[in-house]
Amino acid sequence: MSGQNTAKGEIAPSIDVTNLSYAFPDGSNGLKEVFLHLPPGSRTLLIGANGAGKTTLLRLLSGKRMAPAHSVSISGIDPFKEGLEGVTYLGLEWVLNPIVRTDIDVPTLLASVGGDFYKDRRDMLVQILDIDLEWRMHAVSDGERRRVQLAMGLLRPWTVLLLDEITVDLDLLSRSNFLRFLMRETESRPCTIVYATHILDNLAQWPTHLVHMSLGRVKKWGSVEELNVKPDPNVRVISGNSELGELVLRWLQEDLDERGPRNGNGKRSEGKTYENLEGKGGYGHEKNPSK
Ligand SMILES: Nc1ncnc2c1ncn2[C@@H]1O[C@H](COP(=O)(O)OP(=O)(O)OP(=O)(O)O)[C@@H](O)[C@H]1O
Repeated sequence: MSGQNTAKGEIAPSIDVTNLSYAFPDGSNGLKEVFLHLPPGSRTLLIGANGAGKTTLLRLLSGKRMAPAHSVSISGIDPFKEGLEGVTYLGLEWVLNPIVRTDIDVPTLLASVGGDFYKDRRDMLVQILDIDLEWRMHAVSDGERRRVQLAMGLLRPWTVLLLDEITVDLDLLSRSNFLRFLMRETESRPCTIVYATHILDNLAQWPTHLVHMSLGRVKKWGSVEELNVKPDPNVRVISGNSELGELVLRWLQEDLDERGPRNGNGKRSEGKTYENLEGKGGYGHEKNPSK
């Protein structure tokens, strides 16, 4: 993590989470007793099955949802109370912003987020993300649109980047270049990244830390060295995945085994079947339309 300190003596932010529990407004459990310490300059992958709580955690870290007092701190500051200047969260709402579907050109869009001020970063991002400055945004492909969005989102020199899987539309080479760019960022200036993803292509050497989430809890976390990302000799490798990929497959399988099927007789399934839901008035169709 060579970028954690710079010549100017600036230190990259650390991210600390202390006994964070969170319930959604409807009362359902979002997160339960989460503890984490992600050091300055780290690149963390958030790993977990659909619904594990990754987005919930990222939104709490970004200050978009209010965490209980003293449970989230970024370089000692509560992001919800003090609104950290350098925290960038790129997630679903950001992806769905309608402006990037209108008949507008790329230079205007980039200028609207500070492109004329950060000219060097703008030009670098245009080159790395292979953006054509003549594109008009109503007439580009999904992946091309996403590349422009990424350039917009990354343009200001953030110090904490929270990424909620937003690279699904990128082709393999664009994603690889993008990940390499993020790695260089943490190595060349003081910044810290947390990235929730299901896609592990090109990520084998990328993370410094892993966080394994399941059912709103953090099951394991630590540096890749501590977590010893090595093949398990008892597991027959059939996927052709990297060691990281194999570890994640094992984690997700363990989670599924512990949880049981959602609508079967597993511990957590709470007997959710079509018949039960129908009995609770969960479906609108008539039971016996002839009566
Ligand atoms: N606003 C909400 N109100 C109630 N429950 C919610 C709300 N948002 C999410 N949940 C539930 O919280 C759990 C965690 O959701 P979250 O979006 O954090 O998961 P995730 O790990 O990001 O999943 P994915 O990989 O599918 O993006 C899920 O079971 C989801 O149904």
